[in-house]
Amino acid sequence: MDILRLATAGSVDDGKSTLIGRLLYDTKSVFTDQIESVERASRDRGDDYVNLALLTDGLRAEREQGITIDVAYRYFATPRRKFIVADTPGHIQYTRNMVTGASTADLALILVDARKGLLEQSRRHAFLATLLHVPHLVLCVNKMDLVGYAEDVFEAIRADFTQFAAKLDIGDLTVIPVSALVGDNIVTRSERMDWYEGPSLLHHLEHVHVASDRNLIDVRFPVQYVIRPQSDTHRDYRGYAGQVAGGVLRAGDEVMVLPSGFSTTIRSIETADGPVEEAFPAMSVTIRLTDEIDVSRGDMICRVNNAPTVTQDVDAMVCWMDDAPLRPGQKFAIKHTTRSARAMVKDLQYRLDVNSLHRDMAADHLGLNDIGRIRLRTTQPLLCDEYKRNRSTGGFVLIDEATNRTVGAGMVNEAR
Ligand SMILES: Nc1nc2c(ncn2[C@@H]2O[C@H](COP(=O)(O)OP(=O)(O)OP(=O)(O)O)[C@@H](O)[C@H]2O)c(=O)[nH]1
Repeated sequence: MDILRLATAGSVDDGKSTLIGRLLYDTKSVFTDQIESVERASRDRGDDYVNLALLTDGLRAEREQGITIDVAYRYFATPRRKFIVADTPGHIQYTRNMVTGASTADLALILVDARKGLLEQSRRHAFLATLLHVPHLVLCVNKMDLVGYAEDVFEAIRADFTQFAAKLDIGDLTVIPVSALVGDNIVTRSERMDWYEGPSLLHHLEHVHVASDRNLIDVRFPVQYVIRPQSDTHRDYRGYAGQVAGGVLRAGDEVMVLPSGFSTTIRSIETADGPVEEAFPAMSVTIRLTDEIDVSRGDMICRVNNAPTVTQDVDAMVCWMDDAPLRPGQKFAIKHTTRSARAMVKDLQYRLDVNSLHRDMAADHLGLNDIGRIRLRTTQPLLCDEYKRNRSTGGFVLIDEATNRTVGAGMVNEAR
């Protein structure tokens, strides 16, 4: 079945947990015992309604603290689609969690409180979603019940957002007035907002077209494992396992292996369920080649006339995720597709103010949650594409070698 990955974002108390709880509840994706325990917990807290946020804030510690603290994944399904929701918290210091949640999302759902309008956070989230090239963006103007379901309140927020969005490169934007608590325009269209003519949130999520968002043109297959069984019966077997990062691969296709540059043809494509005719993103397959050429982990199979850039110089946007700042001259481990290398920060070109989109060219470091443009020099060539062309082969992470922590998430701007 078709899967939609969505990432939610909003400021604290805009109602993300309630909205997700509502989706789970109304699509009957929760078990009766969970509902009963939420009803009990709501009564214990003195709430006079079923507190749907409790459903979402699954962890007891979170409930007690009252704020969501990490990316949590929720699953629900309707007869049309399966949904995986990355629920990211609204606190300002959690930009890195939003980056983590949204980097693989098909759709970003940004919530604003109708009473408060667009806050700095909403702009930041919209900007991050565009930076991460999330193909679809939905702005939910929540708590419409608290503004009397007024059209002008909604229209003002929509106009404000559309104006900001014009500065960004947003592929597809949908704005929906909702009340997560009451359930207006979440699963069914609300009768209390007859001025609104668009779809309910769930209808939009079920129908938004995502199949063509993946890059089906540039064949990219980063080799993750070389399979060579040692037993006598399989002595000649050699397969290359990995996940398709772009394009469509078929048996018989002429391909090239990078960085060696040797070309050959695909003999067969195998999966855990047997051989297949073709493989496309994000299938995990084993590819067998006609000729015995030397292929190792970290190599890339592509088409002869359509190769990624092989480079040790990378120009990228990076979202900094560590308390210790990034400064030019520092060295990190870099992970890019199935390749690992070391990288030195050659320079910091600018720090980006995510609210004004102003570029600070004088910046000498990036602090926690800052976003900036950097140049890296790697010890091994990377086989990369521009992030906007391919999120898999254009994305990387930087790791502090001393602590083994992921300190930055990068997106290749230009690979030369
Ligand atoms: N009246 C009204 N209240 C709402 C609505 N949606 C959420 N709320 C209330 O707003 C408060 C915050 O909602 P949450 O869902 O916990 O907010 P959140 O954005 O998930 O907050 P964090 O997870 O802590 O970041 C709760 O008291 C909700 O009951 C709505 O549509 N109408």
